[in-house]
Amino acid sequence: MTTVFRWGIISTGKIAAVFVKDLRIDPKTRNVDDVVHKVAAVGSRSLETAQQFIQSIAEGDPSIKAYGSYEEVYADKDVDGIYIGTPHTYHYINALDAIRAKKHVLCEKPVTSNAAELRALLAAAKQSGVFFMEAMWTRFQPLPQAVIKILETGELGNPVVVHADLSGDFNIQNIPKTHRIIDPALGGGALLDLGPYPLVWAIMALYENPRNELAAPSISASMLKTELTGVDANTSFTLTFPKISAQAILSCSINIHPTSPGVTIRCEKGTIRVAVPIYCSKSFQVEYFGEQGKVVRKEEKMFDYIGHGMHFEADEVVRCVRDGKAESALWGHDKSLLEMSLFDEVRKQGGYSLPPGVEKVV
Ligand SMILES: NC(=O)C1=CN([C@@H]2O[C@H](COP(=O)(O)OP(=O)(O)OC[C@H]3O[C@@H](n4cnc5c(N)ncnc54)[C@H](OP(=O)(O)O)[C@@H]3O)[C@@H](O)[C@H]2O)C=CC1
Ligand SMILES: O=C1OC[C@@H](O)[C@H](O)[C@H]1O
Repeated sequence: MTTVFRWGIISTGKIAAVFVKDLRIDPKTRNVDDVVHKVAAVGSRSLETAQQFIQSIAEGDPSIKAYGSYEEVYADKDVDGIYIGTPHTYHYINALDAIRAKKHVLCEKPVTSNAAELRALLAAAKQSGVFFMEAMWTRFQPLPQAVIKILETGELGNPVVVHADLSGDFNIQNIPKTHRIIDPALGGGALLDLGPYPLVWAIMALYENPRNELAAPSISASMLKTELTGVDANTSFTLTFPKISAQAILSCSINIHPTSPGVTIRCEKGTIRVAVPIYCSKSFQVEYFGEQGKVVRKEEKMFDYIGHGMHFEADEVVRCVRDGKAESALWGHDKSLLEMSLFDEVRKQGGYSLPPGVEKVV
């Protein structure tokens, strides 16, 4: 049976456009027959912007309602679930409003500004009886699933060290100080914007390892802040998982181009290298060791699919809602909570406080 899910889109920025384009791909062309996504409404702070967005991103589809406020989308009875693509520091209030209107929610990463905001949202979602998920799209793509499968076979032995980095040159010297990537009021900086991706690889390779029994790692972090606005331009953090004797060495930067491989998973009997961009990589290599760590076999795996890759997380939302689940088994509330708790600790160790009033729950 096919489930039709009616999405309300909150905001009209860059990533909302990518998400809407992926939703509009005919599911049959990607061999999906149990889920149909319908973009039912788009809400912006300006009606004209919402209308322009529908015109340019959705070919002016007359069935999509344009609203000049987010509240009207939450109130629309023809909307089943809300996608939130606003800047980080608005996620909490936007998600709370959607949840209180009893809508299911898929909220962009990082899911909130801190762990306290997320705890409040999870309590509200439970009270409203709605599904809630952070839009950690990487977790649902075919390549990471294949990497996890290889790790699970045990052929490479235990993972010992994970290196992961996500960097991007945002030309920070020449962009307005109000750009979300460097504005502290919008949660600017490398950690909150890019940090979720090296972290998701550490979570997949180490935290999810059955021997780890979902034990939270300890953390040691360092942040280098830009004089421009005081946000972190470069952040590194090491996670230690004592139960499995493994570490993840993670980093992110907003003032340098990425380098490949973006992720290296070093195991006792081999190494996995994941090509950039690590949030939607299309290829990885596996090296198998013989005696003395000598490489005896190499494999390269390539992936391709229609669209940008955000439809995988959207499918997950619909299937979970259809099956009456409050959270996803792949990227559940525990993982978002771990992420936000670790980021709180990184910011504490790195001396990065958001401006007063930005964090709505502390
Ligand atoms: N999953 C992924 O691959 C990606 C995720 N992201 C995440 O998505 C979120 C948005 O990023 P991105 O799309 O690049 O951001 P943009 O700046 O392009 O868009 C943000 C949108 O949010 C709305 N908005 C509401 N309040 C504000 C405000 N005070 N200042 C600016 N915009 C506001 C605006 O829409 P309107 O005017 O219509 O109300 C705006 O267009 C971030 O949290 C980011 O981490 C970003 C890029 C990639
Ligand atoms: O999620 C993201 O992935 C790609 C980056 O360029 C972007 O800034 C970030 O928000």
